Amino acid sequence: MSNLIAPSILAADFANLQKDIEMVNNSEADWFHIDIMDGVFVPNISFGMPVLKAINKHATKTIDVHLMIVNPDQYIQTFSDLGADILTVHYEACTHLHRTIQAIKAAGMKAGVALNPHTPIAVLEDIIADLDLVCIMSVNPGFGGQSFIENTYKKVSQLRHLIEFTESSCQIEIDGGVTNKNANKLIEAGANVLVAGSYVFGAENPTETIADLKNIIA
Ligand SMILES: O=C(CO)[C@@H](O)[C@H](O)COP(=O)(O)O
Ligand SMILES: [Fe+2]
Repeated sequence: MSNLIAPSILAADFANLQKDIEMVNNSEADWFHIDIMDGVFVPNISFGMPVLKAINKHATKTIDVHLMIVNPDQYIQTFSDLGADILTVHYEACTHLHRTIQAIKAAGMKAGVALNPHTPIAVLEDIIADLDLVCIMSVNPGFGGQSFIENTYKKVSQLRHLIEFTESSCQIEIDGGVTNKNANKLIEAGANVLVAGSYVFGAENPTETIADLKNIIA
């Protein structure tokens, strides 16, 4: 499984979104990471369907949508229609997670589950075989630019063991506070997709920063 970088568009310049999308298109980045926040599941509102539609018009790489919303089931078909390739829902937001995962796949997308920092890996035991991706939150969801939570490394290796034990082909994504300081250690612990928002878009040269991260995780 190759190691991937997914720049988080939450940290892009929304007044120059097309420019930032083209930057990612022309960089060594692998995916677009799109954070959808509803102001209920998390204490912040990011953006919604019209913005995703606009992103999809220009993006030439995989669109990885991270839903931080309650009742995600009601929007599954809409996100598929808007061009999401991977749809990740929060474990903490889904009462019938197995049903939600099957619905995402039935709508033609890859299915992911995100875990808040306080949610143990063990809750995934009976769903891991159905998942294409697990997103381990390394910050509390809701905002970009927060500090990385060190306990994440332990969770990554626990998840890597669970995946090996169940012979699943699930990808492990890390989301929040990723920089050149923790990227290598995360890959060594067993992660293979790193989301990076403010570290990429806050850099003087985002294209070079993406290339550096790719180099570190190669
Ligand atoms: O889902 C989230 C935050 O809730 C993330 O995807 C952030 O957008 C990552 O931003 P940085 O921590 O890399 O600035
Ligand atoms: Fe995210």
